[in-house]
Amino acid sequence: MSPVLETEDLRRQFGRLVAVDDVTVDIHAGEITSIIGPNGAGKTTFYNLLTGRLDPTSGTVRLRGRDGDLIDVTDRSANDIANLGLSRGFQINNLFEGLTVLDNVRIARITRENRTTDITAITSEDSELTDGAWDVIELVGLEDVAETECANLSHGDKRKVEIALALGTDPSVVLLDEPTAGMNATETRQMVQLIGRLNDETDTTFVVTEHDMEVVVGISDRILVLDNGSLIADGTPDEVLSDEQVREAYLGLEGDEELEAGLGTDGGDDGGEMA
Ligand SMILES: Nc1ncnc2c1ncn2[C@@H]1O[C@H](COP(=O)(O)OP(=O)(O)OP(=O)(O)O)[C@@H](O)[C@H]1O
Repeated sequence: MSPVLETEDLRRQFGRLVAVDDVTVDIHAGEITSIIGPNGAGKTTFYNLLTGRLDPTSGTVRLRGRDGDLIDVTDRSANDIANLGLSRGFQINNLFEGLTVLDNVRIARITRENRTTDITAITSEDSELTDGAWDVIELVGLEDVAETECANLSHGDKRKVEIALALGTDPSVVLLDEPTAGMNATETRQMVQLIGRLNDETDTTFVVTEHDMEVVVGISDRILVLDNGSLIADGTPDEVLSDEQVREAYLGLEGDEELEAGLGTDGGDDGGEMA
């Protein structure tokens, strides 16, 4: 399986605290990879290193560019890395609440075309821009609320818009931060199905952090486990969840105890959370 994103001995210290400790990993093209670990394990710091929001203390990040070559992006800016095809799910608080879903996605398309100074295009009759935005809206299943102002959307639909904005930039890799956080059981199930469908129907590779273990198991081709900044496990859900170190460190299980005891049963805020 070819890597679309890889790190080599990636390290980030804050003073003497090692938040990410020489992590070497490759993310396979077309897969859904979850990164899990308890609070403070280094997940956010790792994401910030991948997206160029933080500089590493040492080590390397490489991203497969649109021309197929692996590019060293370690010292590139966050904008450069986004333009090369790595998109981080926009956070809900980054939505333009007073604009419709369609206009928000049109803005994402504008940034994709590197027309960030051409924000006036949002009020124009640019049919190519609008058609591209509609394609994304249909892909994510937001047609019914396309003309709704984001402020009036349900929490679940706002999280879908975040994904639509990320996809709007035509990325090769999308990083999602806890895509089911704050969702009820029905919304959680729909989000898991949506990410799986998007992964099937597009070439997009997804990297997801998630605390809900039922979601992680349901969604992932592969799971990476961070603990104190170190990568302690890397494998399929079955492999990772039967790993003694993972079971003891996070699931609080020993020996033959049932795996299900460490998993949530309703996708909600229960014992299935890692942290
Ligand atoms: N800017 C910073 N300055 C100092 N220490 C930091 C900074 N950012 C993170 N840390 C520390 O680095 C470690 C890893 O934090 P990080 O936020 O990456 O973990 P996390 O796995 O994302 O945790 P959570 O699940 O709670 O979001 C923690 O000990 C944290 O306190």
